[in-house]
Amino acid sequence: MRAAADVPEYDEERARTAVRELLLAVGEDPDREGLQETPARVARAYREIFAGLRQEPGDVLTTMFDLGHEEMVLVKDIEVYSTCEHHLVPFHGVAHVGYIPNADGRITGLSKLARLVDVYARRPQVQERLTTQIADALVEHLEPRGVIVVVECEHLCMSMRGVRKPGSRTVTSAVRGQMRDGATRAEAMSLILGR
Ligand SMILES: Nc1nc2c(ncn2[C@@H]2O[C@H](COP(=O)(O)OP(=O)(O)OP(=O)(O)O)[C@@H](O)[C@H]2O)c(=O)[nH]1
Ligand SMILES: [Zn+2]
Repeated sequence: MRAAADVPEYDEERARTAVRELLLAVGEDPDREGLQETPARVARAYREIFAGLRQEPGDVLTTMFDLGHEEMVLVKDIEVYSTCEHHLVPFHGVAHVGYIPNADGRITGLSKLARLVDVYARRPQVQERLTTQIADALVEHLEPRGVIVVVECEHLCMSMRGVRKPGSRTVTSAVRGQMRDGATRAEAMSLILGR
């Protein structure tokens, strides 16, 4: 995995050319009226969809407070839009991100947890890696006592093509530190499941 600093600048012209080629390959006429602007549009959209390649978790985990709060913090139902690296079609769903601050009570802004999800979702991804990267970034930057990340997504590569099983959801989790302890993990899971 390349570090953000080593990722070359986004090449919009190259993306435009590639999309035009793809349209030709599937048998479309990229010069017909409805498609003339499509390579440029897709190239702009891909800049946004893959913007996370040029971001590091440290870019978003900027705000830290010492509130002395040492109990669990959990943000549920963070919407996830990512792109399956096997088929380049979306997978989407929600992420639940929780942590137990360290003894200093060092916490971050709630929105930063959602921004962190986006840093890793806006890359060609697999759900397992997305899940562990979020957890490991929190461990590195917050040095918390524990972390839990649960991601639930529908993969369009399983719905709109291939095995064609719309509605199936894949659930992945990454649990670190004290969040692995039975009672703590059970508390986090009951908060995530809303019971
Ligand atoms: N583990 C994992 N697999 C994924 C993810 N996204 C897509 N896949 C799977 O990646 C696999 C790629 O399998 P291949 O056999 O190489 O590709 P394929 O012929 O298009 O496979 P089908 O989707 O079964 O038609 C498929 O089983 C997908 O369901 C993901 O996030 N995690
Ligand atoms: Zn796929």
